[in-house]
Amino acid sequence: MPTPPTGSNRLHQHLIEQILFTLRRIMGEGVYADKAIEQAFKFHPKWGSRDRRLFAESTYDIVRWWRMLWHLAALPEKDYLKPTALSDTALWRVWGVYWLSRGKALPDWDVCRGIRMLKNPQSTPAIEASVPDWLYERAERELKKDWPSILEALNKPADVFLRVNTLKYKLRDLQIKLGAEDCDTQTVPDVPDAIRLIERRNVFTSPLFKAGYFEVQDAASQIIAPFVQVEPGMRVIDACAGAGGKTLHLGTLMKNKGRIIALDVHEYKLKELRKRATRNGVDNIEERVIEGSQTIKRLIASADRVLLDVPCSGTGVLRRNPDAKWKLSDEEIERLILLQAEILRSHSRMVKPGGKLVYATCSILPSENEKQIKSFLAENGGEWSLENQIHLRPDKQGFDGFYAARLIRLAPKA
Ligand SMILES: C[S@@+](CC[C@H](N)C(=O)[O-])C[C@H]1O[C@@H](n2cnc3c(N)ncnc32)[C@H](O)[C@@H]1O
Repeated sequence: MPTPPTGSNRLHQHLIEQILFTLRRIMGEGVYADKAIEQAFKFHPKWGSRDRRLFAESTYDIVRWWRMLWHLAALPEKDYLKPTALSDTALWRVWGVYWLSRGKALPDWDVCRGIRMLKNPQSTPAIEASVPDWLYERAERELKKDWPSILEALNKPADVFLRVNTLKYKLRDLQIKLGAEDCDTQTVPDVPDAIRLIERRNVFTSPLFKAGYFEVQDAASQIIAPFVQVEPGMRVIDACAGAGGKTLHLGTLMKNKGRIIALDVHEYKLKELRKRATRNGVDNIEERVIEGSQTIKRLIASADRVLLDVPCSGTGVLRRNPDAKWKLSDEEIERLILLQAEILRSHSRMVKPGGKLVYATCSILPSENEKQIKSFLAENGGEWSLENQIHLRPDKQGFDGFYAARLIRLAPKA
């Protein structure tokens, strides 16, 4: 069930109308939830912190619990993902039952008249956990007895973690400076550069962020770069670098010594990486757009370490991106599995003999994780050996769900 609200006694109809408008953009037009919320904030610069918090919390919570709320509002089950079913009346009913489910009384506005929650709702486990049937069935098939507790954890809002940029600052000093900005934090056992915010807040406006002293990065994601075992002076390829969350961390661990080649098929992501690298003071990264197989061929057997942070279902980060479960499909996961296998086959060739490859996903599904590595080793067993693999689970560590495997490319026998 949705989490209790933080401080909200007087409701303004205008604010709730903006929540409904944003829900229609997310659930009906496919806009990413974080983007839609950011755009609403830009459009309403006068909202105070209480309104912003109520707006963001309610929007995320309603998206997370969408299917269950739709059901409790007694709307037709088959329509819960149909954009054309998002009438004003349906949206008010969804919001109304959300509000009631939090133990709140509905305001006496005309639009709320007659809204009530279904009594004794006939339901299914997928409806109760607010996930699509296909995802429930797939995850149950793949994860078996582990699925219920993973699912429960995936339905809770995620904590905010920062990674201190150790090139510029010390973790303890950052905690003190943030504390002076009224932002209390705690350290995270076994994740040395991470701190957790005690209360969620927007840290992107902090001068400390603008000065490059920290990045916002989940603790599970912070475990991946150290797992690559880089050292200063190495030649490293981050082959699915995106906007560089892990590239920046690799550069920091390498103390700016050696070289990182950051590859991606999307130039706009690498441009964002460049901006972030400048802010972070990481200056050993070279970005290259993958324009075809030639880009990879030129780098064959050239790297001490290759990181493949492959495109995946993102089922490990549903706490953070609850809208993803409504946009994903079984077919899309099958397409991603083929792409991951292809990336493994092709991009692994960039590792030198004796070098190491890390394959990582933010998925909880074995078909994207250990099964991919198993088939890769079955095809290339003589050339590679599995050194270690880790599963990070939202229900175990309390971080996002991540998987990583580290393989060694064996030197050819003389
Ligand atoms: C999980 S995201 C990477 C996230 C990034 N490493 C980070 O830490 O912020 C996967 C990335 O793979 C990229 N990608 C998709 N197809 C690819 C391919 N064939 N080769 C390399 N990268 C690819 C996507 O554009 C996306 O940026």
